[in-house]
Amino acid sequence: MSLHIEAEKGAIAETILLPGDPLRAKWISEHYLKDAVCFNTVRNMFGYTGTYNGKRISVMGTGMGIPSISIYATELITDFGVQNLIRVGSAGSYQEDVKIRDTVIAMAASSSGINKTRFNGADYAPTASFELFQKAVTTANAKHIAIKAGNVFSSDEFYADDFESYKKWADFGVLCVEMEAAGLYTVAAKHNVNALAILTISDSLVTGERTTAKERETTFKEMIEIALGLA
Ligand SMILES: O=P(O)(O)O[C@H]1O[C@H](CO)[C@@H](O)[C@H]1O
Ligand SMILES: O=c1cc[nH]c(=O)[nH]1
Repeated sequence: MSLHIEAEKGAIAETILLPGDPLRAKWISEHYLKDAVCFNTVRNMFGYTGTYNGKRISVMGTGMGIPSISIYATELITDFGVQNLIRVGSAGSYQEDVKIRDTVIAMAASSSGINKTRFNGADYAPTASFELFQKAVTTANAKHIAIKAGNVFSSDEFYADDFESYKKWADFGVLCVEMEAAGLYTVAAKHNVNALAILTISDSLVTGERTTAKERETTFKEMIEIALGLA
């Protein structure tokens, strides 16, 4: 048991899927896991452990933003021995050729806030686990799922004061925006474990298209199937 996770020792698998939305965690558990058992309800941040294709795997919500995912990732690693942390999240596209429902794997994650403080104003470059990245690409290819991979922006705000500010990131090749990957990659690096963020495009800042809240909670099948293949 840790401060924010009530699970018993051993109740969480070495590999965990981490959606921001705890209801997406519940949905993934109900639709993909066999013999799933709920290990956390603290703050309604639902977490489950079951099996997928005979392999033990967990799934749990992280909440929104770097501070929230950093709390859960730290406790999962230090109190429960989790080794592979795989974010499965939604993201907003910054590029014309990154379209709604596309799957994006974050090779690196830029950020605006917490790492500047952590590294005394210098720029740390949070990067994906090469091992998980390579495995995810292999899994996607085997399942004939098209992916895009590159730099993403882990923003500290969902509603930017200046909407046009995204264009600067877009000009430098950043594929999309979400709010957690940079925090997850940094915490994983500190504790020498593996992390990867697989994202589905739910909105486009370029075209203004968006998916519904229900779709964000319950779909994104391709991203989830790649992530489950990493167990
Ligand atoms: O769909 P999730 O995983 O929550 O991810 C994205 O959605 C939230 C904003 O709506 C932020 O957490 C962002 O990173
Ligand atoms: O536009 C978006 C969509 C999902 N998540 C974000 O952080 N931004």
